[in-house]
Order: sequence, then C-alpha cells, then structure tokens
Amino acid sequence: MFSLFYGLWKYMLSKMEFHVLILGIDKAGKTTLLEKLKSQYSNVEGLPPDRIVPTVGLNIGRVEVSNTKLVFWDLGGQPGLRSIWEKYYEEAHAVIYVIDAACPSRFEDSKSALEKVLRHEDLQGAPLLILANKQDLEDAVSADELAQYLDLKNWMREFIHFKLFQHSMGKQILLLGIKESVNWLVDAMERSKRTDMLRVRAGSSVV
Ligand SMILES: Nc1nc2c(ncn2[C@@H]2O[C@H](COP(=O)(O)OP(=O)(O)OP(=O)(O)O)[C@@H](O)[C@H]2O)c(=O)[nH]1
Ligand SMILES: [Mg+2]
Repeated sequence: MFSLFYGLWKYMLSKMEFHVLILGIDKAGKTTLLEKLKSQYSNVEGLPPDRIVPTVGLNIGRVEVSNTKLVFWDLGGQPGLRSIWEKYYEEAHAVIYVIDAACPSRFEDSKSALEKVLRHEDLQGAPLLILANKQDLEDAVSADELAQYLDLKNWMREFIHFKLFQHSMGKQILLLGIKESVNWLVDAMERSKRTDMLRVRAGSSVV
C-alpha cells in the first residue's frame, strides 16, 4: 500500500514544475551559475563566462533533474534592480542565494539584502540554499566562516530547510558542488509544505 502511495506521489511531483529563484547582489555569480546549470542538466550549452553580461531583466533556465522539472529564474542584483525580486516570491518554490565569498568588502551589502529576502512573508517556508561562491579565488572565506558572519542561526528556526554550500565556477569540484546542491534542493522542495501550498493554490492535484 505504501509503495502505491509513494509511486503516486512521485508521479505527481514529476508532473510539477518547481520554480527556483536565484538571488544575490550584483557580480555574485548568479548568471554564471545558471549557465552552468544549463550545461550540466540540459541539452542546451550554457554561455561561456566571457559572454555573460550583468543582468538587467530576467534570465530563465529550464532543466530536468531525475524526472523533476526545474525552472530557474535569475534576476539582476544591482541595487536599483533588487526591488523587482519580490514580484517573483509568491510563485517561487525555493531560493538559491549566491554570495561572492572572495569579496569581504561586499559581505555587509550581501547580508542585508539576504535579510530582506528572508523577512518577506511571500517566501514563507521556502527552502533556502546559500552558495558561498568563487571558492577558487585565494581570498575566499569558507562556508562556515560565511555562515558565522551572516549569523544564520537566527534564521534557522524559520527556514527549516536550509543549507550552505561551498561553491566555485573555476575548478573541477564545481560539478560535484552543483550536483550536491541541486540534489539537496530538489529533495527539500519535494518535502516542503510550501510545495503542497503552491500546488493547492494552482489547483493542480494531478496535472
Ligand atoms: N573566479 C570566479 N569567478 C566567478 C565565479 N562565478 C562568477 N564569476 C565571475 O564573477 C563575475 C560576475 O558574474 P555574474 O554571473 O555575471 O554575476 P551576477 O550575480 O549574475 O551579476 P548581476 O547580473 O549583475 O546581478 C563574472 O566576471 C564571472 O565570470 C567563480 O566561481 N569563480
Ligand atoms: Mg546576472
């Protein structure tokens, strides 16, 4: 009986599209991450880093990870563009927040932008994945150091599904990093009450 329900549940999830917002301040590496995700998980070859320009609108990437359809929304992180982020919160199943771990002078900006994201009620219950990016650079701080700086324990009560990964676009470990992160995210979204809530709201029991 259990396997019947489990199979049905898996089938329903496979029909769903999960919307994942990629946020973070400008130059954190969001679009570079998106292009890597495309290269890694779809037939579309992502743009090489030297062809990526600062984002002004919205970049979208659709990929499939072990039968789960993911739609990534990558938004611009320049100060004047951050007010647009909240327009996407309501429909988002999860958030990836990217931080340039090699640029301490911008940690404060990054932290306050993250706190604003976390405080927003439209994102309640959304799994949050924080990437301590650019680990290939010499000045990069570790994920643990960054977590301490961000004082994340305060937020963990509300964001039960929460994880911080070290990440880098520059080295071989990157691919493992991406796979680990995406697997964690898919699992967190599949278990999240927010996913149930969004499915009910969309009126799609089995689409
Ligand atoms: N060394 C290194 N450079 C990176 C990494 N990820 C991104 N970059 C570089 O960081 C710069 C900014 O990357 P983007 O992906 O455009 O950053 P973004 O967060 O999308 O920036 P906005 O669109 O302005 O919000 C580019 O020069 C990238 O090549 C990384 O892991 N390591
Ligand atoms: Mg960008």
